[in-house]
Amino acid sequence: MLQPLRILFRPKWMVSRSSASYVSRMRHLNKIKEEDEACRAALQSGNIFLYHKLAPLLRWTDSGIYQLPALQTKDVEEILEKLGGDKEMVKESILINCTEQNEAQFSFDVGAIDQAAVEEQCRGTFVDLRKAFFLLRGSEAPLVARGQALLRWHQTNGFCSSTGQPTQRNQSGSQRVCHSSGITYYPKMSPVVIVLVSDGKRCLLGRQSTFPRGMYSALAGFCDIGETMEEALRREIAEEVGLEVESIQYSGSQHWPFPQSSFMVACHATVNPDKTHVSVDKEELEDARWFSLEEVQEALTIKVPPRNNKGEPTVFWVPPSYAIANRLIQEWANQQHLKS
Ligand SMILES: NC(=O)c1ccc[n+]([C@@H]2O[C@H](COP(=O)([O-])OP(=O)(O)OC[C@H]3O[C@@H](n4cnc5c(N)ncnc54)[C@H](O)[C@@H]3O)[C@@H](O)[C@H]2O)c1
Ligand SMILES: [Mg+2]
Repeated sequence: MLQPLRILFRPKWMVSRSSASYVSRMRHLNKIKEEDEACRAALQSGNIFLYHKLAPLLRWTDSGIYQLPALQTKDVEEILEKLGGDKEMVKESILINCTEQNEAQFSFDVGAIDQAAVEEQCRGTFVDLRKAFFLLRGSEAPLVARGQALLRWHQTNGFCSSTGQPTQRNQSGSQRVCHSSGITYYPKMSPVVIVLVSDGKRCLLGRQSTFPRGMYSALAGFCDIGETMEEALRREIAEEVGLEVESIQYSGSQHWPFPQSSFMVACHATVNPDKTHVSVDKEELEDARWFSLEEVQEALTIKVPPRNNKGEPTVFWVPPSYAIANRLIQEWANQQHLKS
């Protein structure tokens, strides 16, 4: 019998902020998302994160870490004019979020403007998002991913799929409308389940042939239309490794920008310890196997895997801490410790 969902942890945001300030912030954010005039006003005093061909601008700081520089709107206008662009382009910025001080945060892609010239003006570097995820700390990584996901969605949804006519965005960028058909389009994420299967003593990890060498992760799969998350999870595990899941526990979720926006729902699951034979679907996975607590602990300590002279990792390692797979593996290892 599948167990009902159970929240295993209380995220910080559930406990650390006073509800009044959180409520007023969310209402403010909703207003600027929905009302064009309010959004234009918020842009005047807001923060802008720059991208070039969807690569975010990062800045190396005196304290020895990379940061996501937040530019003021007037600074971006000045840079655009200086580099031969039109300062009105800044109005194409997309609303991402707002700070605890209620300052709106936007993402803006500099498009055809010379990359090196913008980097020089901003004292920063445009970095591929996968690398930026590694370099940024705390809440900056999900923020930069969200900004990129929204920019990408606008860049690829310029036309109505029903009429072929151009779609028009609202000021915040929370939607696009085809005025010919009346259809409103909203940014999309594909739901994905990611699951760490355990037989009580070991956990099951798999790898696709496209993963970097030696890296194994929790198993994942896209939900089919009409499926519940539990159904998708049971189906994916049956399809990919031929096992039947007995219980499921919800752990957390994450927006995952690669290669397109997915909404990752992360769970722990168990199988009957007498029914652990793995039969890998080789179309989906290169390998999947059971790992002991000792092997997993060792892998969790590896931040950057050692590499051979071809630059390939030489050991078993797991996804980095920004991936929710890492959190599932860490949680499993902690639970095994508590049991022993
Ligand atoms: N954040 C993490 O920790 C983490 C870890 C592992 C995987 N992931 C992500 O999970 C996602 C799904 O994992 P998977 O590749 O094993 O899925 P999967 O097992 O469902 O296999 C992928 C295949 O599903 C099909 N598919 C069905 N719906 C799709 C859709 N909406 N978009 C793309 N393909 C679709 C395609 O044929 C594709 O080749 C991947 O995007 C991967 O990047 C994230
Ligand atoms: Mg899969």
